[in-house]
Amino acid sequence: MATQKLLLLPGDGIGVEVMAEVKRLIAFLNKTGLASFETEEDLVGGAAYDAHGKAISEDAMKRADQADAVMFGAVGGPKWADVPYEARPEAGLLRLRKDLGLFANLRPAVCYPALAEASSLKRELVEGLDIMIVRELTGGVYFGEPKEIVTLENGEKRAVDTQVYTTHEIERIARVAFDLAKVRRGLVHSSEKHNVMKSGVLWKQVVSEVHKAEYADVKLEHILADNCGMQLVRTPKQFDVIVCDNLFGDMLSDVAAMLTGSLGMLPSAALGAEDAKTGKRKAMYEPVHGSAPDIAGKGLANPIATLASFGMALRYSFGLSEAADRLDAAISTVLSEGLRTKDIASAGQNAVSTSEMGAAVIKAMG
Ligand SMILES: NC(=O)C1=CN([C@@H]2O[C@H](COP(=O)(O)OP(=O)(O)OC[C@H]3O[C@@H](n4cnc5c(N)ncnc54)[C@H](O)[C@@H]3O)[C@@H](O)[C@H]2O)C=CC1
Ligand SMILES: CC(C)CC(=O)C(=O)O
Ligand SMILES: [Mg+2]
Repeated sequence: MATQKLLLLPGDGIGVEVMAEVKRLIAFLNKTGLASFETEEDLVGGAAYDAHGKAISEDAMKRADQADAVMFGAVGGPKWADVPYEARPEAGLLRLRKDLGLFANLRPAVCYPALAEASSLKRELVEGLDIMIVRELTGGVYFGEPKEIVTLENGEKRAVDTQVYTTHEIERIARVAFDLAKVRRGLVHSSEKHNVMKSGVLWKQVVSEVHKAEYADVKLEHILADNCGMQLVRTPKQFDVIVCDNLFGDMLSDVAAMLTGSLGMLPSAALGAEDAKTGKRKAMYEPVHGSAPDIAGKGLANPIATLASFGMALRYSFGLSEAADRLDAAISTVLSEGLRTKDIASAGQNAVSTSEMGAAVIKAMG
């Protein structure tokens, strides 16, 4: 089995705690021969700022570029509230996404049968839920220029963020969504706000054109993003694939997380374009959640989002579907057996720690 190079970037807060469980999983996979990983580790976010004065070092960027895949934990926290904007922890994550060209963010929201009670919605609304949010990840308002705060002549301040999308950026993310729908239930909801945003007008038009020209076998629905948020908590099972811009995807995926029981359950894959010569694509895998300063350092974090993100790496970057299936089954098993971290425990139910959950998942892999 060829050895694969994996860069681990735990980051800050619970990022470090959940990544510790991925490290244990990697050790298990290497030991049992299910995989052969060579790992490197580096700093990102506040940890990198403390060490280097920037949210990611050039050396770490180079390692990320050279790795077969990157596993990312989470960044940020109140400790870095006053660092310069360009050096804030989140800038390290945005740079990784942008410089590695990771334009397609796949955020699956799946409700495990055992967790239907943990959702904030009624069991019948979420049982069997399986939604794929496809978020555009390298464009839109998080990256558009100008992005500034200027002082006006009257002394007042004016803040500007700019939402920019080109035809090419919309076309390629639309194709990712349609391709996924083809092997799922054949339905794409494209979510934007064409009623108030020019970028929404272009988004709707381009997605429609790609659909008409290339994907007549997939059903396309357009939905305004505010309504999409409402429909997600009204009748979530109406959705199969949702494709949207960077900002709406960020928000809608946090909403979708609660349908599955907790933000601590939602994994993601950030993928680049396929290299025409090698067929490979750059990729970074990360939980949808952040560094959760409110629970960091207490062993309370749910590691499943990060373990499942690693599962996506096994599938998408390494073609190790047997190991990925075993991991998915192990997560399902421990949840069916009633194991719960605090975020998914019901009132009065005993909760296990981050490392107890990680150990149980690995044990269930046999
Ligand atoms: N990918 C990343 O690195 C992200 C970083 N952030 C950063 O993280 C920091 C905190 O942001 P928040 O708005 O609090 O969002 P957050 O996602 O860190 O936490 C939101 C809520 O969900 C809970 N939560 C999150 N992950 C959990 C897990 N695995 N297990 C149990 N509970 C979990 C937290 O305790 C908190 O109550 C900020 O600095 C923010 O910029 C936020 C989102 C993503
Ligand atoms: C730095 C933020 C854009 C991270 C975030 O909230 C996310 O990607 O979900
Ligand atoms: Mg987010």
